[in-house]
Order: sequence, then structure tokens, then C-alpha cells
Amino acid sequence: MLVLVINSGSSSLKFQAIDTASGDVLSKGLIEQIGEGPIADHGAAIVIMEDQLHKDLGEREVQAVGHRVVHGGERFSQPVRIDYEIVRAIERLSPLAPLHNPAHALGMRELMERWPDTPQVAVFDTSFHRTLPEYAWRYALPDYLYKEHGVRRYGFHGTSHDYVTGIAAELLGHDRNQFNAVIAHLGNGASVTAVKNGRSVDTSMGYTPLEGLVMGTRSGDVDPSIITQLIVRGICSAEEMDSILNKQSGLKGLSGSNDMRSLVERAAEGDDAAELALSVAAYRLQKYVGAYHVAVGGAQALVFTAGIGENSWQFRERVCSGLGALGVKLDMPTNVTRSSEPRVISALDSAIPVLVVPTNEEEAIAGLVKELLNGNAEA
Ligand SMILES: Nc1ncnc2c1ncn2[C@@H]1O[C@H](COP(=O)(O)OP(=O)(O)O)[C@@H](O)[C@H]1O
Ligand SMILES: CC(=O)OP(=O)(O)O
Ligand SMILES: [Mg+2]
Repeated sequence: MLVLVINSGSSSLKFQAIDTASGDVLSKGLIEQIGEGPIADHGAAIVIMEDQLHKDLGEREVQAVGHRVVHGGERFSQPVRIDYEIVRAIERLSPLAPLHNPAHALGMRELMERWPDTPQVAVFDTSFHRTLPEYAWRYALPDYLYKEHGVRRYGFHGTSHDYVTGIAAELLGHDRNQFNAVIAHLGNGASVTAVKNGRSVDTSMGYTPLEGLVMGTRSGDVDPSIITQLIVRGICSAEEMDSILNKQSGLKGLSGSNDMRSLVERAAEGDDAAELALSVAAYRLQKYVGAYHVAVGGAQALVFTAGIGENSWQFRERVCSGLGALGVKLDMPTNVTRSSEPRVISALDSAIPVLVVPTNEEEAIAGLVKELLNGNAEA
């Protein structure tokens, strides 16, 4: 089946056309600065995409579209076939993901109008985390904030955590349903997930993709009083606070850069701010790994994935060097070797195997689309 996978962001549209039978990516593109220049809106972006698809695919027709949706709230625990009611439900979740969901809905509406006969499916970042126990997803806040306003932890990057869990279990020869692991998805957005018996039982992102790890430009965990204090004291408005936490914090806030490569270089040259940013980020992750090792009752693997997790051996080394109490030991030559294959990078006598597993959210989404539309039949 030829599936077009779309990830629409507020000012960008990423797409890949994937043949699910062969796994081949037949067309791929990124359209940026939507609404900021000649590309007026998502409709205009889709025209550009159609043009490229036409060039790359020739006469082959896209048979289905899969949309990445960041927030599925409490309703969506599985991929769903999109109709206008589903689009409205995704729009209603916009307060919980103001940067993502409105853009997803725009992309869906445009495509439904232009390609009314092509089935479309939504795949949610939150779905994989619907198995969290309530004691993990509840905040210790007044009950009505959950009951009336949906304030709870949802978790994100689920498609990636799910995909990587499957590959890690296979690589180590474990039955996925009995596999316990800690998965660290370290991209621009970053999250860790505690996987017990193949399912998510805890994850570091919460109500929105801001909680948890130190990210490229997001703060991750902070004392909530900082926010109320700064606003009450008139140091910033609520809107500015939102921008500070999401766009001006994290690695960038501490060092001026959110590019892991340049931070590693700067730290090696003795730059204090870069060194601090890396150590704050690594320490936060180490604490989560320790916590989730406990949460899963003893992890059988620690897995690194996404841009930083897959590519930065220096950051992996920094993180693992603080995990001695868990008996984690890297095999240094393997850790520094570049490869695009899933692999074990720990020493033979490491108490827990450490893995690098490249993620592929697009391939995973294409597979889920095919599965939903075909009821698992080969295509
Ligand atoms: N070769 C590399 N070495 C170190 N870091 C890298 C490398 N390639 C990409 N990264 C880092 O990966 C991050 C982006 O990861 P990615 O998973 O693509 O994020 P997103 O999907 O959220 O945009 C950036 O912080 C970038 O610095
Ligand atoms: C949910 C989220 O943070 O996504 P991304 O990493 O793509 O920004
Ligand atoms: Mg990503």
C-alpha cells in the first residue's frame, strides 16, 4: 500500500510517501515557513507537496494518508479513520497542544477537501501511554481539575517509544510482552518512557510536551512556583512565560544553543556554559533512568533513540557514566562507532544492556495506517 505520512506543524509540513510492502520511501519533503512568506497557508503547502509527489511518484497513486497527531486526549487510544467529527475532536484538544493540534486539523481539512476519495487516518503520540496506571498519570491537584478540565499527564512520542520497544525486544531475543525497558527518545523534544511487559507504565512528558527532560529549547521539570511568582511579580506575562518555558529554555536557555553537535564541541574546548547545559541535561535523564528502572521492576535494557540518542556518542557516554549504581557499563569502541542499525553498545559485563535503536515514526505510522485500513491483510 502506498501511504503518505504527514506531520503538520504550526509553520511546517513534513511528508513521506512510503510503500508499506517494500518499506521504500518514494518521496519525502519538508515545507517550512508556512504563513510567513510566499506560502500563505497549509492549503498552499499541500499544492507544493502535490507537485513533488507527482514528480516522484509518476502515475502511482497515494492510497491512504496517515497524519501524526500530537494530542489525542483521553479519547484516542488507537489510530482512527478521519472524518469531520474526528477533526473537530482533534480541534477541541487544541488547548492541550496549542502548537500542534490546530495545525494537524488544518492539514486534515485541506487534504479532505482536495482528496475526498483517499482514506485518511490519525495516529496519536498519546496512544501508547493510555496504559499508564492512574497513580502515574494523576497530578496531586484538586480532583475537579482533572474531572472538569482534563488536567492529567498524557505523555507523547508514543509512536516512537512503541516502535523502538518492539525492535529492542526483538534484538535482545525477548518476548515483547515480557520485556521491561527504559526508552530515551532524545530529539529536539525529548522524553523517557518506562516500559513494563511491553507497555508504557510511566513517561516523562505530562499534560503537554513540556514536562520532564531538559530539551533543546524546553525547560522540562521546574518548580511551578517559579511561574506563578514571575507572573504575579510582573516580571513577565503569562504569554511570555509560555514562550520562556517552551522556546527560550533547555539547552538553549543555559548555553545559547540547542544544537547538540556544537554544544559537545564547545564543551570539549572548555566552554563553561556548554558544559553546564550538557551536565544539567544528562543529570536530569540519569534521575529518570533510575526512577524508571524502579518503576518497571528492573529494566532489561536502556535504549537511546532520536536525533541526539542515535547520533551523539558523547551525550550517551555522559549519561551512562552516571549510571554506575545500576551496573551500566558502555563498550567504548562500540559506543563511538557510527551505524544506522539497531545495536547493543554496552560492555558484556554491564548489568543492563544499553542499546541504540534508530526510530522511524513515519514508517511506524504507515504500518499502522495499513493495519487499520486492511485489517492486517497483506498489501
Ligand atoms: N550527528 C549528530 N550528532 C549530535 N547530535 C545530532 C546529530 N544529528 C542530529 N543531532 C541532534 O538531534 C536533535 C534533533 O533530533 P530529531 O529527532 O531530529 O528532533 P525533532 O524530530 O524533534 O526535530 C538536535 O538537537 C540535533 O542537534
Ligand atoms: C511531542 C513533541 O515534543 O514532539 P516533537 O519532539 O516533534 O517536538
Ligand atoms: Mg521528533
